[in-house]
Order: sequence, then structure tokens, then C-alpha cells
Amino acid sequence: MSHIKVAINGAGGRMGRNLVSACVAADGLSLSAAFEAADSPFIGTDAGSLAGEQALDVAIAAADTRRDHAFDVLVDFTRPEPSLVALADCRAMGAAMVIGTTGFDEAQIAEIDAAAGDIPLVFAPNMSAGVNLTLKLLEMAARALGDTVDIEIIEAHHRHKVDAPSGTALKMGEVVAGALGRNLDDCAVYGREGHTGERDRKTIGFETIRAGDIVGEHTVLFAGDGERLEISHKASSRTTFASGAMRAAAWVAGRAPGRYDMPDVLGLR
Ligand SMILES: NC(=O)C1=CN([C@@H]2O[C@H](COP(=O)(O)OP(=O)(O)OC[C@H]3O[C@@H](n4cnc5c(N)ncnc54)[C@H](OP(=O)(O)O)[C@@H]3O)[C@@H](O)[C@H]2O)C=CC1
Ligand SMILES: O=C(O)C1=N[C@H](C(=O)O)C[C@H](O)C1
Repeated sequence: MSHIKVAINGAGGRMGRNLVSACVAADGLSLSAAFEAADSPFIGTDAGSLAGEQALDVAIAAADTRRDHAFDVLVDFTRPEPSLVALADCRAMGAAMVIGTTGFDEAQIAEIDAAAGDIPLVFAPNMSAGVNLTLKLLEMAARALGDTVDIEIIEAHHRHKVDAPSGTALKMGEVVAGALGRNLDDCAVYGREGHTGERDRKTIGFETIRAGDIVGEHTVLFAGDGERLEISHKASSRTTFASGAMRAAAWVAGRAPGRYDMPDVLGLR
């Protein structure tokens, strides 16, 4: 059986190196290309060696040469701008894409939706199985507790993270708001300071911690009178995101065009 050819964008990054290792470990996938920005010091470095694996004979290439490389699916964990350049390349090449990057604005998400008319892509702010199961538990808790509780979402990540709140926290907010018939744009409160007044029960609060080497932790607090429920997920290794991304790559290659999510990949719909 021929292997699915995987390319990794941002192969020198924290997630990029984990993705290379996860690709090596996955059955049925082979790494065929790896990309970084044209001015990256990693251009020409073997992607396997950089990830701490055996040399794979895949030299990290400049992203602006991407269309010269052959691959079935591109896995992207970078930043919104380079991710959208990669999306345009995949669209032109007819390749599938797995987008794990977070921090897109509404206009950028509209670009992703437009591309999904032509190519299959999985777009999810968190590719771990545990977080995607947590989203189901949150929906159930929000429906059961309704407007009888105050809801707060607390997330913690490493000091290098550049976007806040995390994409996962925002997704959790959307799921909870949706289950309660609220629109997150109207009810989200991001951090608090000064004379805030009493809490409005229908708001959903977000608190962000950035410290040290925390991989990724999310807690949703449902606080009522006399009791509170906390639903938490704690990632202790990036391997969980990387192996989820490889599962998504294997699932999306060769699918019909469309925007898919991790619940599609994991059969949680
Ligand atoms: N969906 C999920 O499950 C997860 C999502 N993420 C998200 O993934 C993203 C990356 O996170 P992380 O790995 O920690 O970040 P890093 O900064 O470690 O990695 C990003 C990589 O992309 C590179 N890059 C920058 N510009 C380009 C370009 N034009 N072409 C190709 N590569 C480029 C960066 O290079 P340089 O350093 O030179 O700028 C860097 O190596 C974030 O948005 C994060 O939130 C993270 C974990 C899990
Ligand atoms: O930047 C990270 O590290 C992570 N980002 C994702 C997010 O923004 O939700 C997922 C994960 O928690 C790690």
C-alpha cells in the first residue's frame, strides 16, 4: 500500500518538531517535505535530525518553494499569516490541509472557509482526543446547568505563546455559549480590572495565564450557589496534539472538499 505523503509547515517550531516525530511514528504516512520561512536558520537542515529522530533525507525548504514539492496533505502549525499563504498553495496544488494554527481573525477564517470549497481541510484549535471529548462534556454540563451558574474559562500556557485567549479556550466558550443559546461575541468578558460592578450571570469570563513551560491547561468553571463544577483538561506533552494532527492528516487525505473538525476525525459527531 502506498503511503500518504505528508508535508509540515513550520517544521522547526515547538509543534513542528513534534509533528515530524509523530509522522515518523504513524503507520501509512511518510514525510515528503518540510518548510520554514525563507530566512529561517533551519533551511537545508534535515527535518528528522532536527526533531531528534534519524535523518529522513528531507531537508527543510523555504516556504516560497512549496509548489515545487509533492505532497498529499500539508500540516500547518505556524502563525495566521504564513498559514494562509500555505492555504493558497494547497488550493492551487489540490492538496489537503490540516490547520492547527490559532489566532485567526474573522476575515482570515472566511478565507479558510472559501478554500474549503476547493480542498478538504481539518481546522481545529486543539487536536488532542482529550480536549475534543471535553468539548462534549462541556456541552452536556452547560445544557444541564443552564442559567443557574456563572461560567468562567481559565487557560494556562507557556511564556512563548503569542495569542490569547487560546484557540481552545475560545472554542470552549463557543460550545458553552451555543449550548445556552448565547452568542459568544455578545457575552464574552476578557479579564477584569478596576470597578467592574457585580457579575452578570449571562456573561462568560476568560482568564489567561502565561508562565514557564506549561504545555496547555484549560478549566471551565460552572459556579452556582453552594457548589461548583470544574471540568479540566491538562496536556503534559505536545505529543498528544501531534499524534492527533497525524490522525487528521490520514483521515483528510483524499476526502471531498470541505471544512472538517476533530470531532469528524475522531467520530465524535
Ligand atoms: N491545534 C492544536 O492542537 C495546537 C495548536 N497550536 C498552535 O500552533 C501554532 C504554533 O505553535 P508553536 O509550535 O508553539 O509555535 P512556534 O513559534 O514554536 O512554531 C511556529 C513555527 O512556524 C515558523 N514560521 C514562521 N513563519 C513561517 C513561514 N512563513 N513559513 C513557514 N514557517 C514559518 C516559525 O519560524 P520562526 O520561529 O523563525 O518565526 C516557527 O518555527 C500556534 O498558533 C499554536 O497556538 C499549538 C499546539 C497545539
Ligand atoms: O500555543 C500552544 O502551545 C497551544 N495552542 C493551542 C491553543 O491556542 O488552544 C492548543 C494548545 O493548548 C497549545
